[in-house]
Amino acid sequence: MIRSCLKASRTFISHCPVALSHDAVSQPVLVRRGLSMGLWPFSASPRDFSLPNASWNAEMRQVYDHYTALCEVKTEDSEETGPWHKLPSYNRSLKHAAGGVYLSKLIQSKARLFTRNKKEYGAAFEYVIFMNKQEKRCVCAFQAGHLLEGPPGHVHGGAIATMIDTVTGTLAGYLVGPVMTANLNINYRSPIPLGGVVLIHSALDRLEGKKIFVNCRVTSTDESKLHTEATALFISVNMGHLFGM
Ligand SMILES: CCCCCCCCCCCCCC(=O)SCCNC(=O)CCNC(=O)[C@H](O)C(C)(C)COP(=O)(O)OP(=O)(O)OC[C@H]1O[C@@H](n2cnc3c(N)ncnc32)[C@H](O)[C@@H]1OP(=O)(O)O
Repeated sequence: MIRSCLKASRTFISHCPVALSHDAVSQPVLVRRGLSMGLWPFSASPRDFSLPNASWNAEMRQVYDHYTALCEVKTEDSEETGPWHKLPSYNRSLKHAAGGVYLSKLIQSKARLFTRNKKEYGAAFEYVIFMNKQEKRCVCAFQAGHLLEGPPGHVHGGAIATMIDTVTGTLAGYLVGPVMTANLNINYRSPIPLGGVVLIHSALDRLEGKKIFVNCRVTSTDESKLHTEATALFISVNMGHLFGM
């Protein structure tokens, strides 16, 4: 079933008159027929969960502004490329990948990305990832919401592990394509206060065939305090493996 759906989706993409981009996926018919979206009363744009919202505190905004200023800027006239690139973040990435809108209906249609499954702003995982492809590293600003409590007033170790897996996995996936976590080693050095903002730094250590070794450090935003250290191993997989085939 899934195999034939993947095939159908590939066929669909190859016959599609426009490349399926985020916009094209979310607004396919109207965009292809050249109609103005201004007349359409419904917004079909996917929500980018990594954009600033009212729950972000000043420190989170400050980090966001700092890295945004270092990002590539493209205008109609010129293209200035900064070393950093802000990644968008959706609650079902499959839906917004080329042809994935159909797959996302067939495969666990109610599934949502673990870290993006709360609609309430600020309750759980608020984060944004900035990628530096040249240096094969990324930085994530993470503000931990009140639903992530472990020890009283502090962030649950499992929530920290989730964010480390997410950030290191995003880096590995960005650099080499689809991956799965094979191993995660974490040392918790000092607790993270709930509501606080930390930076999650991740960098590629080395590539060995299908194996991607990545390191990670969770620090205060001024980097003076180390909260957590980790190493992770990811394995390159084909799309079939991701879908359990
Ligand atoms: C595209 C969607 C984008 C989404 C964006 C949202 C961002 C969110 C990001 C969230 C990210 C969240 C991500 C998640 O949460 S992923 C979910 C959690 N992870 C899993 O469920 C993975 C389950 N395991 C497997 O599927 C397989 O075992 C994998 C794929 C990992 C390996 O497969 P397989 O077993 O068939 O491997 P191989 O035989 O080809 O071996 C290859 C090499 O690897 C070495 N090896 C293997 N395992 C280990 C190990 N444990 N320690 C040390 N080494 C290991 C092995 O010795 C060999 O080495 P060598 O002999 O070549 O030297």
